[in-house]
Amino acid sequence: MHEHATPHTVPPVKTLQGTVAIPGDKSISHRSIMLGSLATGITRITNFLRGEDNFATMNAFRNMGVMIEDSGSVVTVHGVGVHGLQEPGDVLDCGNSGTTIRLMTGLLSGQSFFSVLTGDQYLRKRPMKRVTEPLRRMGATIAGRGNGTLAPLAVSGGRLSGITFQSPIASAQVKSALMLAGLYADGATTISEPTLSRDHSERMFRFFGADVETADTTVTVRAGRELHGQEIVVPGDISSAAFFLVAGLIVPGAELLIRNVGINPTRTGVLDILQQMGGDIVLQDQREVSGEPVADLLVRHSRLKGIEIGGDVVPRAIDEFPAISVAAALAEGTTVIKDAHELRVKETDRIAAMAQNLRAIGSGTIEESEDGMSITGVETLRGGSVASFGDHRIAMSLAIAACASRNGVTIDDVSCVSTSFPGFFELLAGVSRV
Ligand SMILES: O=C(O)C1=C[C@@H](OP(=O)(O)O)[C@@H](O)[C@H](O)C1
Ligand SMILES: C=C(OP(=O)(O)O)C(=O)O
Repeated sequence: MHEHATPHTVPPVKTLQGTVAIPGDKSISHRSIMLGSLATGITRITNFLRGEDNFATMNAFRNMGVMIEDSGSVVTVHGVGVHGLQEPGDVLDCGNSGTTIRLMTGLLSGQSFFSVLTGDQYLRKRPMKRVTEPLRRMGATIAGRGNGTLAPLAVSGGRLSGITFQSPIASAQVKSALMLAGLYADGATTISEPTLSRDHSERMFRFFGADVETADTTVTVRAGRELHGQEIVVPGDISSAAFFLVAGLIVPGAELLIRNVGINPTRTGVLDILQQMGGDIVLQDQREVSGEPVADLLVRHSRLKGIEIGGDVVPRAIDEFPAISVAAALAEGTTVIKDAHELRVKETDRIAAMAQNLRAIGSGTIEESEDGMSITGVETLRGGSVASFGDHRIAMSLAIAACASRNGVTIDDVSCVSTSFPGFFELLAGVSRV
């Protein structure tokens, strides 16, 4: 997707002060386009994340005949109903977005037409069997490289039957793909996961009027109900807030108020982890918006200590580990991360990428394991040159490490940042005191 690398140097800062408004949640923005398209009537979305991943989802639905207007501040989806999508005339390009391709594979499995999904060089390396295998069990016909384990994927939709699926991994993308297929299946589609992954699909299915039942880590969807267009206000993305949380903790004298952050309990692992490390983070003005809890987060520079991280908190913080590893690199003692094998199959191998980059900027000892890493903290990071590996979360994590470094950090390519956080560098510069 990004043919030209954009290198960028982030200088050290004296401190960080001020207020940051976080852009909309990526997961919720994807789902609002999807369910808005499948509803009857109009869905109006405010604070939609204007990231490339979400535009990939928007374009896919436009290519299936859905009229979607974008005024810049409000996205208006003219829903076509559960059975109203049309065959796309071309390949659907999901760009860098795992959420788009996996959820769409589920949705397209239930359509009575042919479609092909692909993405950029990173997405075409990510595992797809986790969705294609259970969808085939529901009756879907899916072809693809490596017998349907890698994109491009070709889906010949058709009649589906509900299944009971025990997912071996806690993955909201797997769960949501099957939930969307369940809207077209005969009988009930039930998905259980080892621990609860983000539940935005469950909440939004319910919000639009779908037949969905939840109990612990199990969700059941049944077809047959009409979905109704809604007004959606997307909360700020806690995964984006995480960079400012860690920056606020590691930069001496820092104090940041991060406004309008979604604090859905299936997403707040990063708060639990950083607070356990000794981080001073206070939740203010807790409220509910479009069925999702929201708060403002006040973060102040703190002395951090190393901790052990594993188990149920891992899926609740899965995208925040690159940022958490920066906090660990500046904490007293050793932080051990385990049960996080999923980090190896994101936009890049996030364990290997952070280990290499933290070493390159002068961290303490780092040891990789199959499902995590251990990081021994240092007083200050030196800085230096690092590689983003085309992964937005790696690029932004190193940008905040730079703020607390002696010499600054040069990142080889930051074009990937616009997949999830357009305006990140401007927001960071806005609160930086140099
Ligand atoms: O469903 C979603 O919106 C997402 C689920 C997670 O992926 P997995 O389901 O692969 O854990 C997460 O990493 C991704 O950024 C967004
Ligand atoms: C893993 C991520 O997203 P996706 O799987 O949608 O590409 C992410 O945003 O960190």
